[in-house]
Amino acid sequence: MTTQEDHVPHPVVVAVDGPSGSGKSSVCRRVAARLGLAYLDTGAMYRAATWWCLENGIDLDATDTVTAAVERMPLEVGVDPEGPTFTVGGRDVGEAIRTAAISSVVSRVATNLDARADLGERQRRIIAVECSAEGWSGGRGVVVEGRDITTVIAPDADVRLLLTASEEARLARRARELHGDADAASVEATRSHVVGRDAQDSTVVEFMTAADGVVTVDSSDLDLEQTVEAVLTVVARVTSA
Ligand SMILES: Nc1ncnc2c1ncn2[C@@H]1O[C@H](COP(=O)(O)OP(=O)(O)O)[C@@H](O)[C@H]1O
Ligand SMILES: Nc1ccn([C@H]2C[C@H](O)[C@@H](COP(=O)(O)OP(=O)(O)O)O2)c(=O)n1
Repeated sequence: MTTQEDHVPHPVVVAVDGPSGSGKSSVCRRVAARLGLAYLDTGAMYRAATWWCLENGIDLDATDTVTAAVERMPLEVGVDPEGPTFTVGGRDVGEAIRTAAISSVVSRVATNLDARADLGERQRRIIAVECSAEGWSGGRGVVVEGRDITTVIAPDADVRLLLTASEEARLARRARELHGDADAASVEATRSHVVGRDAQDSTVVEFMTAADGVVTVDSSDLDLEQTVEAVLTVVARVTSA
């Protein structure tokens, strides 16, 4: 694999937002690996927080109890793009946080503003560490993806990107991922996971349109590798400007 790390000034922070199924996780992991940067999946932190609340028998409608639980969650995040890890109290939750049971309720934690503040602080700390010699990346920097990274968490990031794709493309991708194909029944079965969750999440953060200074990459008609190349092109252009 070609590495392009020597062409980008360091430390560098690449912030990427976008709706469900736009390709953030798969594209950002590859971009981070190609650039020798750390990779932070903030959606997985919301998933871990949701897992932790359920594990502790907490009613997700009890907003203050959820906030208190999230604040004491012993989460550790591994930022190697070749194998990101999420550990809560020493337990590897990498698989547990991807279940349909978590996907269907994660928005209830993600729309809790105090829980967002706590997770946001943790995200800022990870970004700061990755821009220092103590970080996994040795100070090279980090690719961070989520819903509010370009606007709230790292509005001063060197590169700010909105990764979009048509609703049709996003539904087809998720249907293939969850059901193995993208026929009409699979797409319908996927709709609430994609469109419904985005509608819920959009009540607290804006990730469907690019904020000022944020570059949009539309992946509707691109395959994964083409999307990675498109993002790398933006990173190279913005950091050399
Ligand atoms: N440009 C693309 N073309 C085709 N499939 C893609 C593309 N980007 C991502 N995918 C696939 O779509 C699915 C959803 O992508 P994912 O990275 O999980 O999106 P997000 O993190 O934005 O929700 C995955 O199965 C992924 O491999
Ligand atoms: N910075 C972020 C990241 C994710 N979220 C929310 C949005 C989603 O409902 C959950 C999980 O995010 P994730 O990126 O894993 O979602 P997908 O399944 O990839 O669509 O967290 C958020 O509100 N803010």
